Amino acid sequence: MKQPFNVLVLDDNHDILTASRIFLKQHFAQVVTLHEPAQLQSMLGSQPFDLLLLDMNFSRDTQSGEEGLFYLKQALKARPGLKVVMMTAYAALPLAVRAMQLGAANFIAKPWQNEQLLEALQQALLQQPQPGSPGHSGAANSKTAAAETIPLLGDSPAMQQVLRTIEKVAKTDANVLLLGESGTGKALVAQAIHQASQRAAAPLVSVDMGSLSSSLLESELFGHKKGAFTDAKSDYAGRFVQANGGTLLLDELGNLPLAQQAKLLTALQSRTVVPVGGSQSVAVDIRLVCATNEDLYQAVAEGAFRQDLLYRINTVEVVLPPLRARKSDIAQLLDWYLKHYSQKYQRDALQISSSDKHKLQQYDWPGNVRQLAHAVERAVVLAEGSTLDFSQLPTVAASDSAVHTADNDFFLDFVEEKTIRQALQYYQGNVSQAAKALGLTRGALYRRLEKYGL
Ligand SMILES: Nc1ncnc2c1ncn2[C@@H]1O[C@H](COP(=O)(O)OP(=O)(O)OP(=O)(O)O)[C@@H](O)[C@H]1O
Repeated sequence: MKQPFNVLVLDDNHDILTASRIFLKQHFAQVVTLHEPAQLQSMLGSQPFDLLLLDMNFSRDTQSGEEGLFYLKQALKARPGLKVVMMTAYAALPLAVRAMQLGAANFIAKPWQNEQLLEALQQALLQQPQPGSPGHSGAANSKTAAAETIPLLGDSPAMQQVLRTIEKVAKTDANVLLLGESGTGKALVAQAIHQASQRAAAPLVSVDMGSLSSSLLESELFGHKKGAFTDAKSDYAGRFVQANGGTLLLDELGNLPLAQQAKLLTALQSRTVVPVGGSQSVAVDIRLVCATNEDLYQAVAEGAFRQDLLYRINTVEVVLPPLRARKSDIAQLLDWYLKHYSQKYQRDALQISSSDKHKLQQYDWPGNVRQLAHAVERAVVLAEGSTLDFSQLPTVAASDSAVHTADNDFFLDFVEEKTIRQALQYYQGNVSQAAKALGLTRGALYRRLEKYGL
């Protein structure tokens, strides 16, 4: 059965293009080949590609791979979140490392066996983008978030209040604005609202607004008609239409440029969208949830965010408190994630020492629940005995109960390097396995290997 992904192959060699098209068409929904790298950007703008297979060298007299790296950067800028697999006839690790550092998802040396190519592409598609990495987006790959099964935990009064609000708001179609620091659970709350609503059977489509370039924004959100711009080869239904009947989560809304805010406001007011290049408006029935870790009120005061848009989206506002403000939730979160990851990695009878537990409850968790979940996952993966080792966290490693400040970044680097060394040792130098265990993409691990000279 064909996989539902659209693949673009860019190479200056016609034989490679023909061979890859014939082979990949058997496995993927759509395969488009491109001979001219100058057309890459417009091609990416015209269709929602999931995967780019990109040659490293376009001029026959160079083996440096610089051109490939240039087009890699261009592709990720045009389509953040795109999975890019680099191919080169001059397989060289340093080049692979550089490509991964720049956000490539995988690497394959020419000439390849068809099966190797397929495996490289499938591995790339399975990769989760790292927050903050060049390939991270969630925008172009807007996803239905219903697959997550993590419950929204928290017995603290602050979280109980949040849960009560969610329960009430879920039954209505009111617009919801989720505010809170990164990692506090805004996406999880959006999911909980969707799942508890009448719209649960329809999709929850999430769009990372911060990573959409202004040229792509309109087409991505509202869709486009075939021929609307160069290389718009087919009609494209935007995210509003994809979310029809369900919930649309506009994430990182605070990063939206003013010009785009006006267009978004118009769509929200009319509840219709006009695809780029189209003349007819299309009615959409969505519940809108917006999320941001920016202070939108401050942004309004500074003229960076439209007040009318803020009032349109904030019918109900939910503020997710940082974990340091609800430390009584930490014990429950530690227990749940310990069980969750013990099952996932099939590790029985693991426990957290009572002194570590105490320190973890005092810790400020600057990365909030996401950081806590990652810390437990790492500790489970790297556990040697039955008691978890949290020495990668400064609060546990240090004799006093340290908190994260700019001053101990150096110390964090130290423990990060130590953890990476341990993981590589444990997996006998296998970078893919070590990266998986550390919760990093291979690209992110390569970046750190370079940083620490490992
Ligand atoms: N209350 C919670 N209970 C259980 N897990 C949680 C909770 N809040 C957050 N998490 C965990 O933390 C991770 C990060 O949460 P989420 O992505 O919802 O945060 P966010 O506020 O949207 O972050 P960002 O602003 O960086 O996108 C989730 O994958 C989930 O595992």
